[in-house]
Amino acid sequence: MLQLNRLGKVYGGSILCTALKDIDLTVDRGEFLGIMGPSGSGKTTLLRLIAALDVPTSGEVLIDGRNPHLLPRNELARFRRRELGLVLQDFNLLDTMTVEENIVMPLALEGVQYGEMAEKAAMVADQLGIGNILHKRVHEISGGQAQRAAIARAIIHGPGMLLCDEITGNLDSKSSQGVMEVLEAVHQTDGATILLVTHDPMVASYCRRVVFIKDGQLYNEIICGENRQHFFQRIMDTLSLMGGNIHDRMAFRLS
Ligand SMILES: Nc1ncnc2c1ncn2[C@@H]1O[C@H](COP(=O)(O)OP(=O)(O)OP(=O)(O)O)[C@@H](O)[C@H]1O
Repeated sequence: MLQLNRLGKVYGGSILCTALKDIDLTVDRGEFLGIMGPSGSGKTTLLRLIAALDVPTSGEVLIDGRNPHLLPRNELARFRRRELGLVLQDFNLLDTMTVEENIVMPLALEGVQYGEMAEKAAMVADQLGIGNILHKRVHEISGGQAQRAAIARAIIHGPGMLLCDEITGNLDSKSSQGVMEVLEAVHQTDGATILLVTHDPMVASYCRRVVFIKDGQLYNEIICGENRQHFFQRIMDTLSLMGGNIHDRMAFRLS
C-alpha cells in the first residue's frame, strides 16, 4: 500500500515555488490510479517524490509502511530496482545501446542469465509491438518506439509499483490504446499497482480511479463504475469544471 501524508514540495531558487501542498492519498496494492491536472499542477513532482527521485519539503511517503526517503542510499537503489518501474517523460534510455540492452537493464542489474533476459525481452517487446527493433540502437528509433521501449524496460522485472508519466504523449490514438491494453494486462496478471499521469481522458478512462490535482492540491477524485464510456464522460466533465489549460494536450477520443 502507498500512503502519502500531508506531502508537500516547495522548490527553492530565486523565487520559491509551491509545487505540492498537503497531499493526503492512499493507494491500495494493485490499484490502477490515474492522476490528472493542468500543466504545472504538480503531477510529475508527485511521481518523483513517490519514487524518491526528489525529497519532499514536508510530509511523508510510505510504501508498505516504509519511507523510501529514510532508506540508506544502497537500500534505496535496491528498492527502486526491484520494486519500482518508472517511465518518465524523458524516457531515460541509453542512446548508444540497443533497444534490447536497454530493456533488460533491470534484469542485468540483478544478475539474471543472458538466456532468460533475452527470452523476457522478446516477450515484453512483442506485447508492445517492438519485437522487430530489439537490435536497433536507441538513436535509430522513433519517439513512439522509444516510448514503448521505456515501458518494456519498466515492466520486464514485474515491479510491484509502476509509475508512468505521460507514457502515451508521443503515440497516436491506436498506439495509445495498445499501450493501455498492455498496462491493463500487467495490472491484471502481475497485480502491480499502477500510477499513471496523463492529460488524455481516453487513457485515464482505463484506470479504476482518477485523482485530479489543481495548484498542487487534490481537487477531486472519481471512481470507474461498470461502464468505461460513462467514466470517460465523467473525466471530461471534471476536467472542464477544473478549467486551466488542461485542454492543451488533451485528445477527445474514446474507442
Ligand atoms: N526543479 C524545479 N525547480 C523549480 N520549480 C520547479 C521544478 N520542477 C517543477 N517546478 C515547478 O513546480 C510546479 C509543478 O511542476 P510539475 O512538473 O510537477 O507539474 P506537472 O503537473 O507535471 O506539469 P506538466 O503537465 O506540464 O508536465 C510548476 O510550477 C513547475 O514550474
